[in-house]
Amino acid sequence: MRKFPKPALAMVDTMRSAAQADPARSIAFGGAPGSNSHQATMQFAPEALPLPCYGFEDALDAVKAGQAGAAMIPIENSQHGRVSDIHFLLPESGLAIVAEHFMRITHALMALGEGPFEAAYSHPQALGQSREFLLARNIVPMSYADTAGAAAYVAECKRPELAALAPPMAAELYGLRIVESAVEDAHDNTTRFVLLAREPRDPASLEGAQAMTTFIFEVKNVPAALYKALGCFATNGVNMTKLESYQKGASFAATRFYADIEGAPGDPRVDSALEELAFHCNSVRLLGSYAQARKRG
Ligand SMILES: O=C(O)C(=O)C[C@]1(C(=O)O)C=C[C@@H](O)C=C1
Repeated sequence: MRKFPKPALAMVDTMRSAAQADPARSIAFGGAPGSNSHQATMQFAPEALPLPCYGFEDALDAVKAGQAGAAMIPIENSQHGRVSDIHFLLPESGLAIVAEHFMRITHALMALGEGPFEAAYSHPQALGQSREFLLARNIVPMSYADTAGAAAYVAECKRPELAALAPPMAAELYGLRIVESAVEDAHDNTTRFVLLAREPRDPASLEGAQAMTTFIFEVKNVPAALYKALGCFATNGVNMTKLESYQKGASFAATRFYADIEGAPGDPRVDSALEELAFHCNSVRLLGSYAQARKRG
């Protein structure tokens, strides 16, 4: 059931009412109160009204419907890689990336009991980021919609043999005990979030700032198409900081690429690289230009 567990409901209702009263100030996020996305929202915009949504797609829908001014969505993690759904949801959403935010992620093992634990519930990303920790303790990873929701669920179940992996704040919110802190396998574990809005940022407003541009492209299905597409950035001296491929449909003949570059349209090097890219592609779609939150390279 796509519904927050009972211990989260009162908080969710209060936050929803506040956001409803001032949607423009509200930022939607996926997860129950206390999730990493919630904390990233508060770090990025302390004055915003965070709007909890069950999943990432619900957060995007809230922006599309005008219930929130923007959505804070995790896009990739330093250790566990791509937050998979986002690559399909983002281009289809019609929303634009207007900012990025990096957050150091730490997970705590929390429960009502003291252990040993049969299973730990959490978001698949958090389970993947703590894989070695769980394996070493023979704890079965159980997938849940988000980390804080998993903590609320464990509190609701009242079964001492179950635990959750969630931000420490979730233990306080849902009345669980922290059994072990900082259980992520890498202690520089970091997630990159993007802020999505209905209207893109005008690249001209980024003049003087170190900007990033994100886009999706589909190369023509001919030999060396990707080589030629990437050559556009090489010859124009544009730095590409991310390139990921994913399949479009089940034909396995059409590959889409998701890319981040430094710079924004209006910069003559970026303009000519994108113009040349279009020549080698079936489609190129800009997802947004925004200020860099962390220096690349
Ligand atoms: O469940 C949460 O707490 C989330 O905000 C989701 C999410 C993710 O999907 O990447 C956010 C940051 C962490 O990497 C772990 C989980």
